[in-house]
Amino acid sequence: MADAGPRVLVAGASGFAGALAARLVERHPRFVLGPVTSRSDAGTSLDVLYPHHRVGRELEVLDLDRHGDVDAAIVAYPHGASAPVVAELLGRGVKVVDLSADFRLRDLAVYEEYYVPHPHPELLGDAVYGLPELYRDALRGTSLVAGPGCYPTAAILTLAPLARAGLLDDVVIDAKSGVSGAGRAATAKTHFVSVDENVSPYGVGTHRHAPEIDQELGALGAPVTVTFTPHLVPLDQGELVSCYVRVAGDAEPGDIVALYEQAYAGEPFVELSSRPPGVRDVRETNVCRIHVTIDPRSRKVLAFGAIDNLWKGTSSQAVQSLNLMFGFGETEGLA
Ligand SMILES: NC(=O)C1=CN([C@@H]2O[C@H](COP(=O)(O)OP(=O)(O)OC[C@H]3O[C@@H](n4cnc5c(N)ncnc54)[C@H](OP(=O)(O)O)[C@@H]3O)[C@@H](O)[C@H]2O)C=CC1
Ligand SMILES: CC(=O)N[C@@H](CCC(=O)OP(=O)(O)O)C(=O)O
Repeated sequence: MADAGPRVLVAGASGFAGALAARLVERHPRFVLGPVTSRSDAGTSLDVLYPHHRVGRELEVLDLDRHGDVDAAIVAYPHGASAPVVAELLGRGVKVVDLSADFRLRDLAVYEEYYVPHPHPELLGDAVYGLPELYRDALRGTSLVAGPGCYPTAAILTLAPLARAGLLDDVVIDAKSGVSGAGRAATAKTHFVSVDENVSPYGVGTHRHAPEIDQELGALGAPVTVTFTPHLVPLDQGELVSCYVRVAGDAEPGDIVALYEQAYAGEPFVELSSRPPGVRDVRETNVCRIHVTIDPRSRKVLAFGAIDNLWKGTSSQAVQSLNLMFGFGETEGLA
């Protein structure tokens, strides 16, 4: 916990992602937690909403004339609601990490096909995709970070070495997420009775994370169109992607493992595992744990990646980006 240092506003701190971001900033050795905001829970302490985070700070309604005098902001609003406040913060010289999808897709037409009319398309070109393992240098110099989606974080890290080597031919991503990925408000699909003792696919053929994954894997190598099917599983936190990839040529398991070892050597938050990971292996960490092998029968590459959707999938990854934006050690506050 720092006494002096860049002050960080957390907007949308009553939500799952914003509350965790507030906790991570509050415990950070360099940043100072600034205002934490919410509309419906204003006047309530974060400690009441999320006792396990142990952040005794009262939520306030965002008023940039009172709260805008900060060095940075993490904006944890839903897509569409985020862009206007991000634009205003940038105009005041505040560095922003936006957790929504508003600045992730570089192609406006793709954003508007999957989301809503974009409130600030002129800012799309300014944003850096907040996956430090791919964009470390660009993150150091930017004022606007687009926090990746949780499924894209896991899928892109799990497939990036193959994409960069030009090996992706046909890609199937079977993904599973805990329910916190859907945010704090329960719906008919996410309340206990629907989720408990159940596993169900959703967004089949239509999920908005598919074009985000295509965009980032395509930027590393040849254009790709992945088949992506998420499933909701009865967990609170945790996400696993199981990827089945037909690769060009005839690779051996040792070659593929060597490719991953080379790609992720020295990465503080990517662990390669000799066994398939489970979500508990990475619970409440900023780590993506990956296992890769070749199916001896089909000759497909099988690659598995596990993250905690609220941590590496959102809030701790946002702090990793903030560290880079301010020139701090990338692992500070996250070890
Ligand atoms: N949960 C996850 O695993 C991940 C989430 N994200 C993204 O992070 C963002 C936050 O997600 P999450 O915390 O799960 O969502 P929640 O629904 O839990 O929280 C949303 C927050 O935004 C506020 N909010 C809601 N609507 C508006 C609005 N129209 N204008 C301003 N504030 C609003 C809410 O408080 P109030 O309504 O009281 O103001 C609340 O603080 C989203 O964009 C989400 O897509 C990204 C990756 C993973
Ligand atoms: C379990 C669940 O519902 N997960 C969310 C993804 C969470 C995430 O990364 O959301 P954004 O792209 O909206 O930021 C979903 O599938 O819509």
